[in-house]
Amino acid sequence: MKSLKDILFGVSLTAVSGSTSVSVNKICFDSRLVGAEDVFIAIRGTLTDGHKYIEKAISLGAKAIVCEEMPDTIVDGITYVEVDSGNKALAIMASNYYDNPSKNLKLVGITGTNGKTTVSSLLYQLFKKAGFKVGLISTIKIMVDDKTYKTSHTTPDALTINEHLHLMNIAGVEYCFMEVSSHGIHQKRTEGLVFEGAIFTNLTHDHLDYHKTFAEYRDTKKILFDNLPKKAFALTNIDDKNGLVMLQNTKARKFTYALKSYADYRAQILENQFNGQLLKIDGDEVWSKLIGDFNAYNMLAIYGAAHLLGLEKLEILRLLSELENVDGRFQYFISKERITAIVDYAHTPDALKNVLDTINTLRTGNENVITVVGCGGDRDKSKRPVMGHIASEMSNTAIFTSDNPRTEQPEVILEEIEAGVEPQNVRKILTIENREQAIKTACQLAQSNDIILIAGKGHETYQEIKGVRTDFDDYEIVQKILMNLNK
Ligand SMILES: CC(=O)N[C@H]1[C@@H](OP(=O)(O)OP(=O)(O)OC[C@H]2O[C@@H](n3ccc(=O)[nH]c3=O)[C@H](O)[C@@H]2O)O[C@H](CO)[C@@H](O)[C@@H]1O[C@H](C)C(=O)N[C@@H](C)C(=O)N[C@H](CCC(=O)O)C(=O)O
Ligand SMILES: Nc1ncnc2c1ncn2[C@@H]1O[C@H](COP(=O)(O)OP(=O)(O)OP(=O)(O)O)[C@@H](O)[C@H]1O
Repeated sequence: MKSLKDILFGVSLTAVSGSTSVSVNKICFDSRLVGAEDVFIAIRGTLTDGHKYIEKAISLGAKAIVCEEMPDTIVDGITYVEVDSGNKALAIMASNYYDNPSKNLKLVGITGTNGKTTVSSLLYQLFKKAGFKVGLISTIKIMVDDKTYKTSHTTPDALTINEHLHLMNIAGVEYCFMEVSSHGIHQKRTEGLVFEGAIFTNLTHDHLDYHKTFAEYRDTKKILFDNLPKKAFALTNIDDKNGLVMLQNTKARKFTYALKSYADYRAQILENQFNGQLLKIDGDEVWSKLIGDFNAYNMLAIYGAAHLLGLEKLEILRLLSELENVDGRFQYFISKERITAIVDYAHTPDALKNVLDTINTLRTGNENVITVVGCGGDRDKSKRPVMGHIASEMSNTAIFTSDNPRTEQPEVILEEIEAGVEPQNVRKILTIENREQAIKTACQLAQSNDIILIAGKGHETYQEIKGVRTDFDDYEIVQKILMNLNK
């Protein structure tokens, strides 16, 4: 049990009814999970309003309620606390409840449209290899040093974040690398966390269903930098036109990285091959197993961050060359017929273009590129025709298929993707709704030396259709089909 007064420390209260000098069991923001003596926080969400469930929470045993508006009926013996923002209160209370765990380790936030998982996962790998106890909060998984936890978000809710940071404290973790999504910032999931540094990778088209305008999306990302403390570092990619915008109002120490512009950390790509690339970072050559210009940026961000966190430059370079690719990011398989299948999580126009650019620069002859791609349902619709355009323009054949249609009609999503195809590319496209069938067709069409790109789902091991998730793993499926192919 914890004192409600202590948990509320730092939360700005606009009204109180009842006593805050009570003890509560745990914090809950979903009435369905409330237990005896909990404090329930009512959050105004995108689908419903937590204020509707206050009575339900009390009937299940809640002893205290935190809300943005006092309910009409006040129940005797229950403490009600009114706050400006339920989301902000949740984050500060979660941090207090777990004894402010972000203060006991070095927390680095990574934000940007693409590259968050790659940069955070590789920083985790690098610091592990350097001998530290490390934590990771990413789209793929949460790691408390060597222990893996499942996750359903890029940036989880504030309770989940602080609970895992607390576990990291117990395990003696010194550094934690955490993806910070724009949804996470907007919903204040990271409010109250003490960051040692923040990294900005890039900003392109995504999530315009949620943020409405690109400026709003950019300004949301910028909040991570605006809120950094003075002693923290802010490291941004200034080849991206928003790299300097992120630094505009921060109090933190400012650092930049770039391949093209003048910056604190600079790199050059000397050689690019299928199995790796040779980079020159700060004057020294280093071999990276991860290929493509975008990974040169990722390696440079990792180099800069590791240096700012105190590692020696030469040690960082040695460790960079040992880093392994992240699951579902340019993960490839070469069949006995020498057909190459690449599974990549590219699910934004920019990421798709980058991966196809990389594949095209690696082509040595007249091998064909066959792209299998779709777009998720219930998410930013405006990127669908753009991705249709890129896939059909940059591949010899583009097969449009389902990604995770979620609750949308798959055929409607496919029509929206097709709408971006220019008349001269129409003959290059096929539409096959069933993803396994689409992958199979790509394998049947491919000849020796051809390259198949399966984009959009990367590491995911399920497909969500009409709200139901079934097992589905792009890499496993393409590998099986190619191994059983009789050409
Ligand atoms: C749009 C969005 O981000 N929604 C998130 C939000 O839920 P919401 O606002 O829809 O909540 P709601 O369903 O309206 O409910 C409002 C409140 O009432 C409560 N409630 C509801 C029903 C009930 O019976 N009782 C009850 O108390 C809910 O627990 C909630 O506190 O808050 C929830 C709790 O933190 C999140 O799980 C949920 O993420 C949904 C599932 C989601 O899909 N989010 C995605 C878009 C997301 O966050 N993605 C980003 C970025 C990924 C990327 O970069 O690609 C991420 O960080 O993962
Ligand atoms: N620095 C980068 N710039 C542009 N594209 C990148 C970069 N790094 C990775 N990508 C591409 O974007 C895809 C997604 O990469 P990654 O998972 O690291 O991004 P993310 O920001 O974590 O995305 P999400 O938040 O949706 O999980 C990769 O599979 C690759 O195609």
